[in-house]
Amino acid sequence: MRAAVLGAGSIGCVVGAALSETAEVRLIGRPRVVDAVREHGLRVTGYDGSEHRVPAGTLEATTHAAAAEGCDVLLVTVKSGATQEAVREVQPYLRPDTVVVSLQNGLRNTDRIREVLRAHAVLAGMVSFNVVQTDPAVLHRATSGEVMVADDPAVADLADLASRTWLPFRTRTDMVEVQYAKLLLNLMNAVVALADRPLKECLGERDYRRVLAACQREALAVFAAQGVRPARLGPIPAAAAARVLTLPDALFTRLAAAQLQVDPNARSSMWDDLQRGRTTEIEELQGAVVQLGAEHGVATPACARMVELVHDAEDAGPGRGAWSGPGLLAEVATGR
Ligand SMILES: NC(=O)C1=CN([C@@H]2O[C@H](COP(=O)(O)OP(=O)(O)OC[C@H]3O[C@@H](n4cnc5c(N)ncnc54)[C@H](OP(=O)(O)O)[C@@H]3O)[C@@H](O)[C@H]2O)C=CC1
Ligand SMILES: CC(C)(CO)C(=O)C(=O)O
Repeated sequence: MRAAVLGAGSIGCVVGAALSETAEVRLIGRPRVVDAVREHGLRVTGYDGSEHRVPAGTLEATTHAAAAEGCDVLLVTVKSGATQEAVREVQPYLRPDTVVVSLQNGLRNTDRIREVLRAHAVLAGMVSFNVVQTDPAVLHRATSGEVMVADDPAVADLADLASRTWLPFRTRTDMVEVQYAKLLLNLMNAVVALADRPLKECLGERDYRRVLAACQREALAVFAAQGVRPARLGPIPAAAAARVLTLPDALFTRLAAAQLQVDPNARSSMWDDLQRGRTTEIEELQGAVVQLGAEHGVATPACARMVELVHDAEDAGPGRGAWSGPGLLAEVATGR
């Protein structure tokens, strides 16, 4: 199998590195990463002490969209805002039967891809672990988690090849519900980004968790109005998570350990974006909750305030201030 990875960044490099064990992989990305991969190969470390190396030359890394030519599968791993431009660039090189899989966060990327690649099979995937790019070609999986893809004959070969690597893909028949459940988790991205602190520290402070819980409660109300029941991704059901988040620190930490392993390096992809002065995916996360809330007549003040604060942080650029837990909680005004 020949797989092209569109967006050689944190997720693209980790998934590409694993898949290169059983498939021919072509990474399409920017010069900063492409040059480093060509020179050094890839190194992927893990929260569990694991280390996987891909020697230079094992996989092709290029800035050229033409590398998508003849690929069986295209994995889309650019940030949401870059999706349509990126797929337009590779479109002329795709075979009609190339299957496209989005491994991005948010609810709207498969539709965005379909708008451009009308004739292709476009399927949803989901990555539930956090990746920190410690160097352009050195990636660290900083939390536990897995890759999920739609249970579809079009990606059966891909899932089979991935299952023989150190990063198996789990197939799911309920990818829509999985994406909604992931959105609930991703509401933490903005908290980490605004706090400018590691995920573990934010999860360890009840006020940051209360901010997340307020956003999750709104999202759950919106999803219910829409008739979607988020999938269960771990031992704690999605609907119970918001309650668990507001427990005292010691109790929460004990329960959370069963759900997720988080090392001190873990942050969020939105934190990466703010650090690098890039536009974030906030409109895909709290922004999507606000938009759906407006459609269904469900109030979403906490999510709306988080959207404003993240946009303020984007405008302020690197060097902006960091939000404390009590400060952020006062902003979203949950009072709980
Ligand atoms: N990072 C994480 O831990 C996780 C991320 N995700 C999701 O995965 C998706 C990817 O995130 P992540 O890996 O962090 O993103 P990154 O920004 O690390 O990687 C994307 C890369 O693609 C590049 N790129 C953008 N447009 C093009 C293009 N047209 N051609 C070639 N390269 C391009 C970007 O360059 P440039 O920025 O210079 O444009 C960037 O280097 C997002 O939706 C994110 O939410 C999901 C789970 C965890
Ligand atoms: C941290 C994680 C895994 C969940 O919020 C994520 O999806 C991200 O960083 O974008």
